[in-house]
Amino acid sequence: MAAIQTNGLTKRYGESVLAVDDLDLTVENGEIFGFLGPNGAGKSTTINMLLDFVRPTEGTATVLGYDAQDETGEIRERIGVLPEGATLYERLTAREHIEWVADTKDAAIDVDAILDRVGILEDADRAAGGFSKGMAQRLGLGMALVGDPDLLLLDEPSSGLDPTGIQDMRELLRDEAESGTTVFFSSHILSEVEAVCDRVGIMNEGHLVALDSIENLQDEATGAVTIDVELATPVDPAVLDVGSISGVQQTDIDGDTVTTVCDDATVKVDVVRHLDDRATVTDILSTDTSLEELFNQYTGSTDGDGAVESPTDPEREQEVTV
Ligand SMILES: Nc1ncnc2c1ncn2[C@@H]1O[C@H](COP(=O)(O)OP(=O)(O)OP(=O)(O)O)[C@@H](O)[C@H]1O
Repeated sequence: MAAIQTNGLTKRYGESVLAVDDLDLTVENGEIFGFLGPNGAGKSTTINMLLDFVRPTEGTATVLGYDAQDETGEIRERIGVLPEGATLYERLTAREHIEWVADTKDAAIDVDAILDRVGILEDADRAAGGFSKGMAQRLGLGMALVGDPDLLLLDEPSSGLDPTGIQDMRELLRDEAESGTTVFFSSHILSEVEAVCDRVGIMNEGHLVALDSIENLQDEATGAVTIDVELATPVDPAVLDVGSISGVQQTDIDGDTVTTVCDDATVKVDVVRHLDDRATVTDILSTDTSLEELFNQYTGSTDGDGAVESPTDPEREQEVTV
């Protein structure tokens, strides 16, 4: 049984907005799955359909084997959720928020342990009305952890967190996955996804345009790649004759270093072999296609501006009602 399965999941808003179009997605048990996409791609709408906050126009979804529309009680008991724009109660303390979630889930909990895990134990007895966005986000994460859920569904979990908070959150997600929890989270922060995810799904305009491990996506990536090859001594460019290799777009020779732009990753091996036949290769430097470049390829974004956002970008900070 998959942790999440959607079949033809579709959501239309009115006549003109097709927020999610015919989504078939399977998230396996125990994986950390990153759900990526630019603004308006359909990530939150998908999560909201999984949580039955929004009803699909067509299609079905199961969460932990339960129907997302008909078995919401069973699902809520077993999952931890950090929704977009999590609502906190101004007068309730952090401790009371955790206790409140524990009551609704009928879960036995160690409140201090949870608040400690999310780094706000010192603020346990402060009213949430005075919390910063980062503290509110940490509390929201703590609320999601109540009851040791089998699945964590997190919408932009890094929103509002400072770099330390983001690092803490990464470690927490890894720990959760190690203890068997499936983690599904949406994000704009590509480095975060790259750092923790087993697989990613990239949404664009309501469509799932890529679904794989980051490694496999990098292997399949198209587009130019650059390789630097260092030689034992400088060699006459005419002797090296790198331009004769099929798939080489451009070559720059600076002393003993040959920098070559190739049509795709497969050409890199030809370049190294060719150079090693004509000179002594002492070092090779090649960089994989970054997730950011992959993201741009799949979403058609030319510079990533619409997709790569700073964790502290105020526009991406979550509206937390306190
Ligand atoms: N309640 C709604 N009524 C009308 N249109 C909506 C509604 N909610 C979402 N949409 C539209 O559906 C599309 C998908 O939005 P969604 O919020 O799911 O995207 P997202 O990938 O989560 O984006 P973001 O990263 O900006 O949160 C967008 O065009 C959005 O304007």
